[in-house]
Parts: sequence; C-alpha cells; structure tokens
Amino acid sequence: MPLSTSILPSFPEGLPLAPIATVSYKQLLDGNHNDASRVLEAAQTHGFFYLDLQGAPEGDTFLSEAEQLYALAKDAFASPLDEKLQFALERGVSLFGYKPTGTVKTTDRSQRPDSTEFICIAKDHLHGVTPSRLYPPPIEQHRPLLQSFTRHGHACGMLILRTLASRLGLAPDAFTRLNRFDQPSGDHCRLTHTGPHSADANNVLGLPSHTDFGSVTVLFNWLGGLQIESPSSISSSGSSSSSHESEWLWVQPLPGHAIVNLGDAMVTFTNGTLKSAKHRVVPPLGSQGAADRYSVVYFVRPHNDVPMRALGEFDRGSGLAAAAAAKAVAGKFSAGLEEGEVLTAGEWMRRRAVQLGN
Ligand SMILES: O=C(O)CCC(=O)C(=O)O
Ligand SMILES: [Fe+2]
Repeated sequence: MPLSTSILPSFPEGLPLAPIATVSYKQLLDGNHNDASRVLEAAQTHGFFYLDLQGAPEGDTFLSEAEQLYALAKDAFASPLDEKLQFALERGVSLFGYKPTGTVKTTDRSQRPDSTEFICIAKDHLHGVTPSRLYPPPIEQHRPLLQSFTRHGHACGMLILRTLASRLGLAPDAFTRLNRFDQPSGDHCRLTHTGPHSADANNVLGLPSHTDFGSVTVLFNWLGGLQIESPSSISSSGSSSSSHESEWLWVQPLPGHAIVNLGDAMVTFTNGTLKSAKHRVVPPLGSQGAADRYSVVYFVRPHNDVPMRALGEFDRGSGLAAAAAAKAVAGKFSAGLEEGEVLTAGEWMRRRAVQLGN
C-alpha cells in the first residue's frame, strides 16, 4: 500500500488547491495527443502538473523506487548532525552532498530561514560519468537503488522533453540532446527532510520561494507543504508584482503520482515560451504539521557544455510576456557578463547554486 494512505496523517480539507492538470505516463508513452497537449498547456500556464505513473511498468517501478528512497531518507537523516556534516556539500565548489537547514537564500518578505536539510546525490557519481565523492553510509549502501531511480528519473524527464518538442513542432530531440545522461551535468537525486513544525510554524519556511534552475524536475512528496504561485498574482511583465503579496496555492500529494515542473533552463531555451513556476514549501497544516516531512526529487539539468541561449527556432521571440520572462531568467545569471556573452550550463548551474545556497 502506498505510504500516503497507510501511515501518514491526511492532507487537511478546505485549503486553496492549485488547479493543475493530471497527465498519464502510460498515455504519453503510447503517444496520446490529449495527454501530450496537457503537458504543453501546463508548461505554459501553471508550470506544474501531476504525472500519474500507474499502469506502465517503468512508471510503477519508478514509483516503488521513490517509496524505497523515502525509507532511505528517513534512515539517512536520522544520523547525528556532526556525522551528516562530514559529508557536507561545498558551496561554490560542488552541488553534491549534505546541506544542513538554514543555508538557502531567504526570499520572502519576513526573511524566514529554511528548515529543510538535503542530501544531493549526483547522477554522474552514481554512473561513473565523473569520479565520485563519498556520501553518508546509508546512501553508499544503496547505490543500486539510486542508480535505478536516477535512470528512471532521467527517462521520465526525456519523455516530457520529447513530448514538449513535438507539441511545439520541433525535432523530437530538440531538448533531449541538451540533457544527455552520459555527459557530465548537474543532474541529481535530492532527498529532503523537514522536521515537525508545530512549535515554530511562524518563524520558519520549509523552503523559501524559488524556481528550479534545470530543465525538468520530477518530485515525490507525501505530506502537504508545497505551494505554487498562482498565475493570477503574476503581472503581465512576467514577474511577481512587488506591490502585493503573491497568492499561494497548495499542491496536494496524490498517491501514485509524481509532481513535475520545468526549470529556468527551459525558459531560456524557448525564449520564455515555457515557464518555470515559483514554488515554496511551508509548514504542513493540521496533524501533518507534527510529522517529519520527506521528499524525493530528480533534477534533469542540461549537460555542462551546453550553451545557455535560446534555440534557433525561438530566436525571433515569442511575444512580450514570454520575452519578459526570458529576460527575468537571464537577469539571474548576468552579473559580470559582457553583452552577448553566453554561459555554459555548467557555469550557469554553479552561479545559481552559489546564489541560492544549494
Ligand atoms: O519538497 C518539496 O515538495 C519541494 C522541494 C523543492 O522545491 C526543491 O527541492 O527544489
Ligand atoms: Fe524546487
């Protein structure tokens, strides 16, 4: 039985939910046009959708691996802090390893620090694309599970990217060729843990609001807390208005489903035609607030030597709002760059990781 219906407190009723679409992995594999269209529509509106993984063998396996990683996360985060810190990631040097709470850049008005710890495990380290670092013992003991999960995560991302390319009238490999599994990249599996929040719920955020910076994120979570910014609270210039607070909508975890969103790289490749939505994690409400929250994520990122610029097909722009969105993303990376200078994906990811602290 899936975790969420067996041992975890249920998602509270009456919260404003994000009206995001559901797409079937099996239908995408079978080439169903309706599901493919929903992926494109989601990528242009909310930037998020549910992916129903049930009913396709690869999807079912991926799902079961995510649940096994939930158990692994529980085990790995249970170690004392000083042991976990022996495997800490080195900000600005490597994105991979253990990140303690309180190190992510604060972005909300009240500047609440993050209360989430991560273990980020590189696809390259698991698959011998580059030499590995040492990870905490529970991770090292489960390399085969992580190898399989990262293969499935990447394959899932490639299915989404092929679907988007074909719905946009591009060559089927227009995006997948920028995200190769066998090339060094920032792809990784992230395990996250946020402790029970009940006592200090007003003083911390699980994760401050952010956009992901790669191509595709495939997320599994089991408790509430994830919120996305409502498209109606974003001005036509593509950025959140500074004159009012954003409206945040809850994403309720659904058994059997992953939550998929696009990152900033896809905004850049498509000149703003596709969207990377802002999201954050707040303390879960109701009885869920007293539980430990874990999530399991696969981040697909362009491989390191990909130039971070719009594909030729999008050179001539795609409307004002799209151009503004692309410019907003470019602004996050532009410090110290010459006019027209293009970063490689490796440098792009490094800059963003330094800025955000993860
Ligand atoms: O834990 C979650 O639900 C979201 C995590 C997330 O947004 C991230 O790790 O970038
Ligand atoms: Fe995220």
